Amino acid sequence: MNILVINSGSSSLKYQLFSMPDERPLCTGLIEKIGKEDSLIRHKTIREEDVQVTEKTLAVKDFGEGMKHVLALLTDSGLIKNTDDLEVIGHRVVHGGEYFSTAVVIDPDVKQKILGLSTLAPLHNPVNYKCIEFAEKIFPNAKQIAVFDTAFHQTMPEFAFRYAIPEKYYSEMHIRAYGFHGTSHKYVSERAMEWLGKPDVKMISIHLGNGCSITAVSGGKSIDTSMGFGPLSGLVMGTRSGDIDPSVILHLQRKEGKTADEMDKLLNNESGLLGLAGSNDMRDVMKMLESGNYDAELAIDMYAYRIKKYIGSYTAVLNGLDAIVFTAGVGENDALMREKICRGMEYFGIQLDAESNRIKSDQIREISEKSAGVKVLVIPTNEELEIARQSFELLREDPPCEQVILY
Ligand SMILES: Nc1ncnc2c1ncn2[C@@H]1O[C@H](COP(=O)(O)OP(=O)(O)O)[C@@H](O)[C@H]1O
Ligand SMILES: CC(=O)OP(=O)(O)O
Ligand SMILES: [Mg+2]
Repeated sequence: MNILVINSGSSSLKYQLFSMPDERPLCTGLIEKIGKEDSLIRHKTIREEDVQVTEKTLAVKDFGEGMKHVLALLTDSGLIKNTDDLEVIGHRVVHGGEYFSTAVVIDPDVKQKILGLSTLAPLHNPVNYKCIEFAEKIFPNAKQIAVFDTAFHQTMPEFAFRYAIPEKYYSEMHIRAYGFHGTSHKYVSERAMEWLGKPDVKMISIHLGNGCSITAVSGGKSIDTSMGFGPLSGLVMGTRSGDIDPSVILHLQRKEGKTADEMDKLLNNESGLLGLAGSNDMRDVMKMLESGNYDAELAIDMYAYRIKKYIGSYTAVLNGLDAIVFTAGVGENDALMREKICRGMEYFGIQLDAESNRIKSDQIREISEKSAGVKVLVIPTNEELEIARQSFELLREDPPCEQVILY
Protein backbone atom coordinates (compact mmCIF):
# COMPACT_ATOMS: atom_id res chain seq x y z
CA MET A 1 0.00 0.00 0.00
CA ASN A 2 1.30 3.48 -0.89
CA ILE A 3 0.54 6.35 1.48
CA LEU A 4 0.98 9.99 0.51
CA VAL A 5 1.58 12.23 3.52
CA ILE A 6 0.88 15.96 3.47
CA ASN A 7 2.46 18.04 6.23
CA SER A 8 1.35 21.64 6.02
CA GLY A 9 3.14 23.82 8.59
CA SER A 10 3.07 27.57 9.12
CA SER A 11 5.73 28.33 6.52
CA SER A 12 6.16 25.17 4.52
CA LEU A 13 4.45 22.22 2.88
CA LYS A 14 6.27 18.92 3.18
CA TYR A 15 5.17 15.68 1.57
CA GLN A 16 6.39 12.10 1.21
CA LEU A 17 5.07 9.06 -0.56
CA PHE A 18 5.75 5.81 1.33
CA SER A 19 5.45 2.20 0.43
CA MET A 20 3.95 0.60 3.55
CA PRO A 21 4.47 -1.40 5.70
CA ASP A 22 8.14 -1.43 4.65
CA GLU A 23 8.29 2.37 5.24
CA ARG A 24 10.26 2.91 2.04
CA PRO A 25 10.08 6.52 0.82
CA LEU A 26 9.29 6.70 -2.91
CA CYS A 27 9.60 10.47 -2.95
CA THR A 28 10.11 13.34 -0.53
CA GLY A 29 9.47 17.01 -1.13
CA LEU A 30 9.34 20.42 0.44
CA ILE A 31 7.96 23.81 -0.52
CA GLU A 32 9.53 26.45 1.71
CA LYS A 33 8.61 30.10 2.27
CA ILE A 34 5.05 29.79 0.98
CA GLY A 35 3.55 33.24 0.40
CA LYS A 36 6.88 34.82 -0.55
CA GLU A 37 8.40 35.65 -3.94
CA ASP A 38 11.29 33.23 -3.50
CA SER A 39 9.52 30.02 -2.41
CA LEU A 40 11.77 27.03 -2.89
CA ILE A 41 10.48 23.70 -4.21
CA ARG A 42 12.67 20.65 -3.69
CA HIS A 43 11.45 17.24 -4.85
CA LYS A 44 13.32 13.94 -4.70
CA THR A 45 12.16 10.78 -6.48
CA ILE A 46 13.80 7.65 -5.06
CA ARG A 47 14.00 4.49 -7.17
CA GLU A 48 16.33 2.02 -5.46
CA GLU A 49 19.81 3.53 -5.98
CA ASP A 50 18.57 6.15 -8.42
CA VAL A 51 17.66 9.47 -6.80
CA GLN A 52 16.40 12.31 -8.99
CA VAL A 53 16.19 15.79 -7.56
CA THR A 54 14.18 18.70 -8.95
CA GLU A 55 14.67 22.17 -7.47
CA LYS A 56 13.11 25.47 -8.42
CA THR A 57 12.64 28.90 -6.89
CA LEU A 58 9.43 30.72 -7.76
CA ALA A 59 6.53 32.47 -6.06
CA VAL A 60 4.08 30.00 -4.48
CA LYS A 61 1.34 32.28 -3.21
CA ASP A 62 -0.56 29.91 -0.93
CA PHE A 63 -1.03 26.26 0.13
CA GLY A 64 -3.63 25.62 -2.61
CA GLU A 65 -1.05 26.53 -5.21
CA GLY A 66 1.50 24.47 -3.26
CA MET A 67 -0.75 21.39 -3.52
CA LYS A 68 -1.02 21.88 -7.30
CA HIS A 69 2.79 21.80 -7.52
CA VAL A 70 2.87 18.61 -5.42
CA LEU A 71 0.38 16.93 -7.74
CA ALA A 72 2.34 18.01 -10.84
CA LEU A 73 5.62 16.73 -9.36
CA LEU A 74 4.08 13.35 -8.45
CA THR A 75 2.61 13.00 -11.94
CA ASP A 76 5.66 14.28 -13.88
CA SER A 77 7.99 11.90 -12.04
CA GLY A 78 5.73 8.95 -12.94
CA LEU A 79 4.87 8.17 -9.29
CA ILE A 80 1.16 8.52 -10.00
CA LYS A 81 -0.35 7.77 -13.38
CA ASN A 82 -3.97 8.40 -12.53
CA THR A 83 -5.88 9.63 -9.53
CA ASP A 84 -6.93 6.10 -8.53
CA ASP A 85 -3.29 5.17 -7.91
CA LEU A 86 -3.43 6.45 -4.35
CA GLU A 87 -5.44 4.56 -1.75
CA VAL A 88 -4.50 6.54 1.33
CA ILE A 89 -3.53 10.13 2.11
CA GLY A 90 -2.35 11.02 5.61
CA HIS A 91 -2.73 14.67 6.63
CA ARG A 92 -1.03 16.50 9.44
CA VAL A 93 -3.66 18.44 11.35
CA VAL A 94 -2.30 20.73 14.03
CA HIS A 95 -5.24 21.24 16.40
CA GLY A 96 -7.50 18.33 17.36
CA GLY A 97 -8.79 19.96 20.56
CA GLU A 98 -10.33 17.53 23.02
CA TYR A 99 -12.11 15.76 20.16
CA PHE A 100 -9.30 13.55 18.94
CA SER A 101 -6.69 11.57 20.81
CA THR A 102 -5.75 9.29 17.90
CA ALA A 103 -5.63 9.34 14.10
CA VAL A 104 -9.05 9.27 12.41
CA VAL A 105 -10.58 8.67 9.00
CA ILE A 106 -11.76 12.05 7.74
CA ASP A 107 -15.50 12.45 7.19
CA PRO A 108 -17.64 15.61 6.97
CA ASP A 109 -18.01 15.77 10.77
CA VAL A 110 -14.23 15.51 11.34
CA LYS A 111 -13.69 18.23 8.72
CA GLN A 112 -16.14 20.55 10.44
CA LYS A 113 -14.37 20.02 13.76
CA ILE A 114 -10.97 20.74 12.17
CA LEU A 115 -12.32 23.94 10.63
CA GLY A 116 -14.07 24.88 13.87
CA LEU A 117 -10.72 24.80 15.70
CA SER A 118 -9.24 27.36 13.26
CA THR A 119 -9.41 30.30 15.64
CA LEU A 120 -7.19 28.38 18.06
CA ALA A 121 -4.56 27.54 15.43
CA PRO A 122 -5.04 30.26 12.81
CA LEU A 123 -1.73 29.64 11.01
CA HIS A 124 -2.41 25.93 10.67
CA ASN A 125 -5.93 24.47 10.80
CA PRO A 126 -7.23 26.58 7.87
CA VAL A 127 -4.36 25.39 5.64
CA ASN A 128 -4.64 21.81 6.92
CA TYR A 129 -8.33 21.97 5.97
CA LYS A 130 -7.54 23.43 2.55
CA CYS A 131 -5.06 20.61 1.83
CA ILE A 132 -7.70 18.01 2.83
CA GLU A 133 -10.27 19.60 0.52
CA PHE A 134 -7.78 19.67 -2.34
CA ALA A 135 -6.82 16.01 -1.81
CA GLU A 136 -10.48 14.93 -1.62
CA LYS A 137 -11.20 16.66 -4.91
CA ILE A 138 -8.19 15.23 -6.76
CA PHE A 139 -8.24 11.76 -5.20
CA PRO A 140 -11.95 11.10 -4.55
CA ASN A 141 -11.43 7.36 -4.02
CA ALA A 142 -8.58 7.61 -1.52
CA LYS A 143 -9.09 7.29 2.26
CA GLN A 144 -8.14 10.57 3.90
CA ILE A 145 -6.68 10.25 7.40
CA ALA A 146 -6.01 13.03 9.92
CA VAL A 147 -3.11 12.74 12.37
CA PHE A 148 -3.13 15.43 15.06
CA ASP A 149 -0.21 17.36 16.59
CA THR A 150 -2.15 17.46 19.85
CA ALA A 151 -2.58 13.68 20.25
CA PHE A 152 0.83 12.88 21.80
CA HIS A 153 0.23 15.40 24.59
CA GLN A 154 -3.00 13.79 25.82
CA THR A 155 -0.89 12.07 28.52
CA MET A 156 -0.13 15.34 30.32
CA PRO A 157 -1.45 15.35 33.88
CA GLU A 158 -4.32 17.69 34.67
CA PHE A 159 -2.17 19.93 36.90
CA ALA A 160 0.04 20.56 33.86
CA PHE A 161 -2.67 21.13 31.25
CA ARG A 162 -5.14 23.27 33.27
CA TYR A 163 -4.99 27.06 33.54
CA ALA A 164 -5.62 28.77 36.86
CA ILE A 165 -8.84 30.46 35.73
CA PRO A 166 -12.40 29.67 36.90
CA GLU A 167 -13.27 25.99 36.46
CA LYS A 168 -16.27 26.58 34.20
CA TYR A 169 -13.96 27.75 31.39
CA TYR A 170 -12.47 24.27 31.36
CA SER A 171 -15.66 22.26 31.85
CA GLU A 172 -17.83 24.38 29.56
CA MET A 173 -15.40 25.74 27.01
CA HIS A 174 -12.54 23.20 27.12
CA ILE A 175 -9.95 25.88 27.79
CA ARG A 176 -6.77 24.02 28.70
CA ALA A 177 -3.29 23.44 27.28
CA TYR A 178 -3.25 20.95 24.39
CA GLY A 179 0.35 21.09 23.16
CA PHE A 180 1.54 20.78 19.55
CA HIS A 181 4.26 19.29 17.34
CA GLY A 182 3.29 16.02 19.05
CA THR A 183 3.98 13.92 15.97
CA SER A 184 7.53 15.26 15.87
CA HIS A 185 8.13 14.99 19.63
CA LYS A 186 6.84 11.41 19.55
CA TYR A 187 8.99 10.42 16.58
CA VAL A 188 12.24 11.87 17.96
CA SER A 189 11.61 10.57 21.49
CA GLU A 190 11.18 7.04 20.16
CA ARG A 191 14.36 7.35 18.11
CA ALA A 192 16.22 8.69 21.17
CA MET A 193 14.99 5.77 23.30
CA GLU A 194 16.23 3.31 20.66
CA TRP A 195 19.57 5.12 20.33
CA LEU A 196 20.13 5.24 24.09
CA GLY A 197 18.72 1.73 24.61
CA LYS A 198 16.74 3.07 27.55
CA PRO A 199 12.94 2.95 27.53
CA ASP A 200 12.50 4.83 30.83
CA VAL A 201 14.56 7.79 29.68
CA LYS A 202 13.90 11.29 31.05
CA MET A 203 14.32 13.64 28.17
CA ILE A 204 13.57 17.07 26.79
CA SER A 205 12.62 17.26 23.13
CA ILE A 206 13.22 20.67 21.51
CA HIS A 207 11.49 21.26 18.16
CA LEU A 208 12.83 24.46 16.55
CA GLY A 209 11.24 25.15 13.16
CA ASN A 210 9.20 28.16 12.16
CA GLY A 211 6.98 27.15 15.08
CA CYS A 212 8.98 26.10 18.16
CA SER A 213 8.09 23.99 21.19
CA ILE A 214 9.75 22.04 23.96
CA THR A 215 8.39 18.93 25.65
CA ALA A 216 9.30 17.01 28.81
CA VAL A 217 9.09 13.30 27.98
CA SER A 218 9.24 10.56 30.59
CA GLY A 219 9.37 6.93 29.46
CA GLY A 220 8.09 7.94 26.02
CA LYS A 221 5.12 9.97 27.32
CA SER A 222 4.64 13.72 27.15
CA ILE A 223 4.27 15.14 30.65
CA ASP A 224 4.46 18.85 29.87
CA THR A 225 4.96 21.07 26.86
CA SER A 226 5.41 24.76 26.11
CA MET A 227 2.58 25.33 23.64
CA GLY A 228 -0.86 25.56 25.18
CA PHE A 229 -4.44 26.27 24.16
CA GLY A 230 -3.08 27.22 20.74
CA PRO A 231 0.40 27.00 19.20
CA LEU A 232 1.31 30.48 20.41
CA SER A 233 2.75 30.18 23.90
CA GLY A 234 6.21 29.10 25.03
CA LEU A 235 9.31 29.69 22.96
CA VAL A 236 10.17 32.63 20.72
CA MET A 237 9.28 31.52 17.15
CA GLY A 238 9.60 32.73 13.56
CA THR A 239 6.58 35.05 13.70
CA ARG A 240 5.01 34.18 17.08
CA SER A 241 5.76 35.83 20.42
CA GLY A 242 5.69 32.75 22.63
CA ASP A 243 5.15 33.50 26.34
CA ILE A 244 3.96 37.00 27.07
CA ASP A 245 2.37 38.53 30.16
CA PRO A 246 -1.39 38.71 29.39
CA SER A 247 -1.43 42.23 30.83
CA VAL A 248 0.46 43.39 27.71
CA ILE A 249 -2.49 42.21 25.61
CA LEU A 250 -5.01 43.95 27.87
CA HIS A 251 -2.92 47.12 27.84
CA LEU A 252 -2.74 47.22 24.03
CA GLN A 253 -6.47 46.59 23.74
CA ARG A 254 -7.23 49.43 26.15
CA LYS A 255 -4.61 51.94 24.97
CA GLU A 256 -4.74 51.33 21.23
CA GLY A 257 -8.24 49.89 20.99
CA LYS A 258 -6.90 46.76 19.30
CA THR A 259 -9.49 44.17 18.34
CA ALA A 260 -9.13 40.43 18.88
CA ASP A 261 -8.23 39.99 15.20
CA GLU A 262 -5.59 42.70 15.39
CA MET A 263 -4.05 41.14 18.49
CA ASP A 264 -4.14 37.76 16.75
CA LYS A 265 -2.21 39.18 13.79
CA LEU A 266 0.27 40.97 16.04
CA LEU A 267 1.12 37.92 18.16
CA ASN A 268 0.87 35.19 15.50
CA ASN A 269 2.14 36.90 12.35
CA GLU A 270 4.23 39.92 13.30
CA SER A 271 6.15 38.90 16.40
CA GLY A 272 8.98 36.48 17.22
CA LEU A 273 12.17 36.78 15.15
CA LEU A 274 10.28 38.77 12.52
CA GLY A 275 9.11 41.38 15.01
CA LEU A 276 12.48 41.62 16.75
CA ALA A 277 14.89 41.43 13.83
CA GLY A 278 12.88 41.79 10.60
CA SER A 279 12.96 38.18 9.31
CA ASN A 280 11.28 35.00 10.50
CA ASP A 281 14.01 32.89 8.94
CA MET A 282 16.81 32.02 11.34
CA ARG A 283 19.28 31.81 8.44
CA ASP A 284 18.69 35.52 7.69
CA VAL A 285 18.89 36.49 11.36
CA MET A 286 22.18 34.58 11.74
CA LYS A 287 23.60 36.43 8.70
CA MET A 288 22.58 39.74 10.26
CA LEU A 289 24.34 38.70 13.47
CA GLU A 290 27.56 38.07 11.50
CA SER A 291 27.40 41.61 10.18
CA GLY A 292 27.09 42.98 13.72
CA ASN A 293 23.35 43.82 13.74
CA TYR A 294 22.18 44.55 17.29
CA ASP A 295 18.51 43.56 16.74
CA ALA A 296 19.58 40.17 15.39
CA GLU A 297 21.91 39.62 18.35
CA LEU A 298 19.14 40.44 20.81
CA ALA A 299 16.59 38.25 18.99
CA ILE A 300 19.01 35.29 19.03
CA ASP A 301 19.84 35.81 22.70
CA MET A 302 16.15 35.99 23.62
CA TYR A 303 15.39 32.87 21.57
CA ALA A 304 18.18 30.87 23.30
CA TYR A 305 17.46 32.27 26.77
CA ARG A 306 13.78 31.26 26.63
CA ILE A 307 14.76 27.68 25.74
CA LYS A 308 17.32 27.57 28.54
CA LYS A 309 14.65 28.59 31.07
CA TYR A 310 12.37 25.79 29.89
CA ILE A 311 15.20 23.23 30.08
CA GLY A 312 15.69 24.24 33.72
CA SER A 313 12.02 23.98 34.58
CA TYR A 314 11.50 20.67 32.76
CA THR A 315 14.57 19.17 34.48
CA ALA A 316 12.77 19.98 37.74
CA VAL A 317 9.48 18.52 36.46
CA LEU A 318 11.26 15.30 35.38
CA ASN A 319 13.34 15.21 38.59
CA GLY A 320 16.46 14.55 36.53
CA LEU A 321 17.57 14.50 32.92
CA ASP A 322 19.16 11.84 30.72
CA ALA A 323 18.94 13.46 27.31
CA ILE A 324 18.12 16.55 25.30
CA VAL A 325 17.07 16.22 21.67
CA PHE A 326 17.32 19.03 19.10
CA THR A 327 15.13 18.72 16.02
CA ALA A 328 13.44 20.57 13.07
CA GLY A 329 14.91 23.28 10.77
CA VAL A 330 16.86 25.30 13.34
CA GLY A 331 17.45 22.48 15.84
CA GLU A 332 18.93 20.16 13.21
CA ASN A 333 21.01 22.71 11.32
CA ASP A 334 22.05 25.60 13.49
CA ALA A 335 25.18 24.71 15.51
CA LEU A 336 25.60 28.24 16.90
CA MET A 337 22.06 28.28 18.27
CA ARG A 338 22.56 24.87 19.93
CA GLU A 339 25.78 26.16 21.46
CA LYS A 340 24.11 29.32 22.79
CA ILE A 341 21.31 27.29 24.36
CA CYS A 342 23.62 24.78 26.04
CA ARG A 343 26.30 27.25 27.16
CA GLY A 344 26.53 27.69 30.93
CA MET A 345 24.47 24.63 31.84
CA GLU A 346 27.27 22.47 33.22
CA TYR A 347 25.51 22.47 36.58
CA PHE A 348 22.79 20.37 34.93
CA GLY A 349 25.32 17.98 33.36
CA ILE A 350 24.88 19.58 29.93
CA GLN A 351 28.13 20.07 28.04
CA LEU A 352 28.49 20.14 24.26
CA ASP A 353 31.44 18.77 22.36
CA ALA A 354 32.27 21.77 20.15
CA GLU A 355 33.60 19.64 17.30
CA SER A 356 30.70 17.17 17.05
CA ASN A 357 28.25 20.04 17.35
CA ARG A 358 29.75 21.65 14.23
CA ILE A 359 29.50 18.50 12.05
CA LYS A 360 26.76 18.82 9.41
CA SER A 361 24.80 15.65 8.85
CA ASP A 362 21.28 14.46 8.19
CA GLN A 363 21.74 11.50 10.53
CA ILE A 364 21.01 11.03 14.23
CA ARG A 365 24.09 12.08 16.21
CA GLU A 366 25.42 12.75 19.70
CA ILE A 367 26.96 16.18 20.25
CA SER A 368 27.69 16.14 24.00
CA GLU A 369 31.05 15.63 25.71
CA LYS A 370 31.59 11.91 26.34
CA SER A 371 31.88 12.52 30.10
CA ALA A 372 28.76 14.72 30.37
CA GLY A 373 25.85 13.43 32.45
CA VAL A 374 23.24 14.45 29.88
CA LYS A 375 23.38 13.16 26.30
CA VAL A 376 22.65 15.87 23.77
CA LEU A 377 21.35 14.46 20.50
CA VAL A 378 20.45 15.91 17.12
CA ILE A 379 17.67 13.83 15.58
CA PRO A 380 16.20 14.75 12.18
CA THR A 381 12.47 14.70 12.63
CA ASN A 382 10.25 12.77 10.25
CA GLU A 383 6.68 13.81 10.93
CA GLU A 384 5.67 12.35 7.57
CA LEU A 385 6.87 8.85 8.47
CA GLU A 386 5.09 9.02 11.83
CA ILE A 387 1.90 10.10 10.03
CA ALA A 388 2.26 7.24 7.54
CA ARG A 389 2.74 4.77 10.41
CA GLN A 390 -0.33 6.01 12.28
CA SER A 391 -2.44 6.04 9.09
CA PHE A 392 -1.35 2.49 8.27
CA GLU A 393 -2.05 1.28 11.82
CA LEU A 394 -5.50 2.87 11.79
CA LEU A 395 -6.50 1.13 8.58
CA ARG A 396 -4.99 -2.16 9.65
CA GLU A 397 -7.14 -2.46 12.72
CA ASP A 398 -10.15 -4.65 12.37
CA PRO A 399 -12.69 -3.17 12.78
CA PRO A 400 -11.02 0.20 12.10
CA CYS A 401 -10.57 2.26 15.27
CA GLU A 402 -12.80 5.24 14.63
CA GLN A 403 -12.38 8.67 16.14
CA VAL A 404 -12.35 8.96 19.90
CA ILE A 405 -14.76 11.67 20.97
CA LEU A 406 -13.75 12.86 24.39
CA TYR A 407 -16.75 15.07 25.02
N1 LIG B 1 20.84 25.76 8.00
C1 LIG B 1 19.97 26.40 8.78
N2 LIG B 1 20.41 27.22 9.77
C2 LIG B 1 19.54 27.88 10.56
N3 LIG B 1 18.21 27.78 10.45
C3 LIG B 1 17.73 27.00 9.48
C4 LIG B 1 18.57 26.25 8.61
N4 LIG B 1 17.79 25.55 7.76
C5 LIG B 1 16.51 25.84 8.10
N5 LIG B 1 16.48 26.70 9.13
C6 LIG B 1 15.32 27.29 9.80
O1 LIG B 1 14.32 26.32 9.90
C7 LIG B 1 13.03 26.95 9.72
C8 LIG B 1 12.09 25.99 9.10
O2 LIG B 1 12.07 24.83 9.86
P1 LIG B 1 10.99 23.72 9.59
O3 LIG B 1 11.16 22.68 10.62
O4 LIG B 1 11.09 23.30 8.18
O5 LIG B 1 9.72 24.62 9.84
P2 LIG B 1 8.18 24.48 9.67
O6 LIG B 1 7.87 23.01 9.59
O7 LIG B 1 7.68 25.09 10.93
O8 LIG B 1 7.78 25.24 8.46
C9 LIG B 1 13.29 28.12 8.78
O9 LIG B 1 12.41 29.15 9.09
C10 LIG B 1 14.71 28.48 9.08
O10 LIG B 1 14.68 29.54 10.01
C1 LIG C 1 2.38 23.75 15.49
C2 LIG C 1 3.38 24.50 14.69
O1 LIG C 1 3.80 25.56 15.08
O2 LIG C 1 3.78 23.92 13.53
P1 LIG C 1 4.88 24.47 12.49
O3 LIG C 1 6.15 24.62 13.27
O4 LIG C 1 5.01 23.41 11.43
O5 LIG C 1 4.41 25.77 12.00
MG1 LIG D 1 6.92 21.88 10.91
